[in-house]
Amino acid sequence: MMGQGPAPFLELQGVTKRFPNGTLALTDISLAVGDGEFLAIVGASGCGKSTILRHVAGLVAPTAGRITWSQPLAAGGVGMVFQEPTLMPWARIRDNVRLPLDLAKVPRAEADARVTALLAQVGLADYAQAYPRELSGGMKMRASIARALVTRPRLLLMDEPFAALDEITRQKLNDDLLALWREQRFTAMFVTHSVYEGVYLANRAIVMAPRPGRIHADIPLDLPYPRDEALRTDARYAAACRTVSLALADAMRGAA
Ligand SMILES: Nc1ncnc2c1ncn2[C@@H]1O[C@H](COP(=O)(O)OP(=O)(O)OP(=O)(O)O)[C@@H](O)[C@H]1O
Repeated sequence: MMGQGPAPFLELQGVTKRFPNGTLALTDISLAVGDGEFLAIVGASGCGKSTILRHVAGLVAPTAGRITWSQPLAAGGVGMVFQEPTLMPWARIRDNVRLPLDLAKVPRAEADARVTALLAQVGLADYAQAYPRELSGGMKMRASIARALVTRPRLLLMDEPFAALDEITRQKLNDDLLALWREQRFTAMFVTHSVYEGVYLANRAIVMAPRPGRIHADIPLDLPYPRDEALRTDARYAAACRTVSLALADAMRGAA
């Protein structure tokens, strides 16, 4: 898959996960992720998308198989964003975003400078002093993305981050996320139920099949970047969405 090029940034080799209750969540997942790729992981509920991310984050260990990295990651090398923004309600936005730097004992002045710059990038410069309850859902998600990126991770793991947002806010966040990715060049693994969102963002779609969770298709998405609203009405975008949708339907048929 990766040819004779450089070693993949991250590789899952035959990863299988059986939880203690007997559930076989993943079976024989082999996936090489290149440095700077933007992967969309799509699949029906329960096919193991979150479990893949949790393995990559080191939150769970595989029952069999292994995960290898081209080089060891520094502290803060992996950022995570979930569907719930999980901000600390009692802390101001700037303190929420600075938390990973405080944990990494980054000097305060440097940490504050990084937080200020990142809040500006995600459009929250005017809300640094606000509390999470004063922010809309989309703004809370922006804060959550800023917190995940403040350590300058090489890898950003996102699990249905925009699912709870309205369509317009979601599209705006898609665009802003792409801008951050193009600027910071992190590798991204983005779990979504939406084929349209996955194709809009990613340069590669992993389609999963359920029971047990496995990779059904690995589809390159060759649409050019930068991507913007014009892409949504582009025939190539429609064609790519159709390819991924058909693979998804096929994955479900196999499972039925
Ligand atoms: N800690 C756990 N213990 C037991 N079973 C688990 C655990 N975590 C996940 N599972 C099971 O593993 C399977 C895969 O779950 P996972 O959450 O990875 O799927 P998913 O594709 O992310 O689903 P969704 O789209 O609904 O979030 C499911 O059957 C789930 O019930």
